[in-house]
Amino acid sequence: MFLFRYCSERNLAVNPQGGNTGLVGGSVPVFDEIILSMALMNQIISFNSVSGILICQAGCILENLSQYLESMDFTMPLDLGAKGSCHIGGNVATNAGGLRVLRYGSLRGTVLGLEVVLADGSILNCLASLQKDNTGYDLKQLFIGSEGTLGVITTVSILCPQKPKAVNLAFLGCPGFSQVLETFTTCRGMLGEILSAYEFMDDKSMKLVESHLKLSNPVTGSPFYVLIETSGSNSAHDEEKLNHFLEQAMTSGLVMDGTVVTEDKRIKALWALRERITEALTHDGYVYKYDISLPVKRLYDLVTDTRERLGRSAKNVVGYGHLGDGNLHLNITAESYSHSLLEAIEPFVYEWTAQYQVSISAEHGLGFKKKHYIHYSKPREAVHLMQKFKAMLDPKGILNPYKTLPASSL
Ligand SMILES: O=C(O)CC[C@@H](O)C(=O)O
Ligand SMILES: [Zn+2]
Repeated sequence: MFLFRYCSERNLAVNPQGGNTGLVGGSVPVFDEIILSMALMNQIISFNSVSGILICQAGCILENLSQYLESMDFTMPLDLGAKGSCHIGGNVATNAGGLRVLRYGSLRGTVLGLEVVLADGSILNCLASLQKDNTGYDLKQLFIGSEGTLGVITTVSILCPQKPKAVNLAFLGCPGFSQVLETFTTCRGMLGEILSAYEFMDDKSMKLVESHLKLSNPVTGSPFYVLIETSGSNSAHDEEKLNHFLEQAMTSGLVMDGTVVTEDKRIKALWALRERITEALTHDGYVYKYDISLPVKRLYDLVTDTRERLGRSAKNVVGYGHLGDGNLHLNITAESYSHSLLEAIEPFVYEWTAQYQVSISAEHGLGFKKKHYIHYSKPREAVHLMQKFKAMLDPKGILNPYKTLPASSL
């Protein structure tokens, strides 16, 4: 690509930018980087309705891709709150997780191929449309989740599932976190192959959505809420299974109250209660954000311990997330940024998590904000090898500098 040859020759740094919806500062320049907007690379190149393989440019907006596929009875294997503005290229560059990982797995499995522009301007064509390919190293994996630090993704080939014919969404209130966990094991057992999402929210996060966004919670009065989605091919069969599960969950006291919806419009409205928590938080003040992978049994302990530690110095300490994937979103709000509050939170949160073998960035990446904490999740040798890859692929350090990795001591 001409631009990269030009920048490489002149030592100009480049900050690739998709929808700019990231939460760790990976898509924003730090000093004097040139912003490379991918927005005009927004063409769908092909879709094969037999294989379900979509090939498109990096700047396609996720929601546009979903709508395009839905008109052909297919769907994207990923969905997230920022779908209206995030780009597929950014999703792949950050290995974005979202709401469908439980059903379709991560992008590391569904992305079949990539075209990438390297720092010297050469084009690496790994744009396979094959589900099986064991010829040599799987180079595309290096770029998935590398946050634009090793190359710029320009085209994506992705395996898309058929659109489920029957979707149900249950919004339930649980009396405690242990019931949230037991409800999860029960529904995994009873719903089996039709379970497609299991999300949890605490009461405080729901209160923020109600007060700041004026959305109404149909099931008030519980300390925890769960969203359970089923996606299958036979509505009568799926409803029967869901009803059996709900009966069991209610009679055994796992669930206090709940509602089930099947119409598209009502499903979207219920999902909004979960998807728009991030937006509600931004209306609550300055937000300290943490995105942790933890053993599910300990998931909420981090929220309780942080709340107790911070006491009245924080405005709200809330926990919610992709429980089905063991992923907690811990968010702390304050009226405004306070350095002493930050010092009370960090490294406490990272040290707390280091007791378990966890990830300090489950799905948001490290970007600019979290790069110095990589050592809490990766051994020194691994970080060192990452720095070597970076030096090899981007010897001048012009690709999204100051992101993802701490400066190399090589
Ligand atoms: O704002 C957050 O902490 C989480 C954002 C996103 O990953 C979500 O699951 O809603
Ligand atoms: Zn998330």
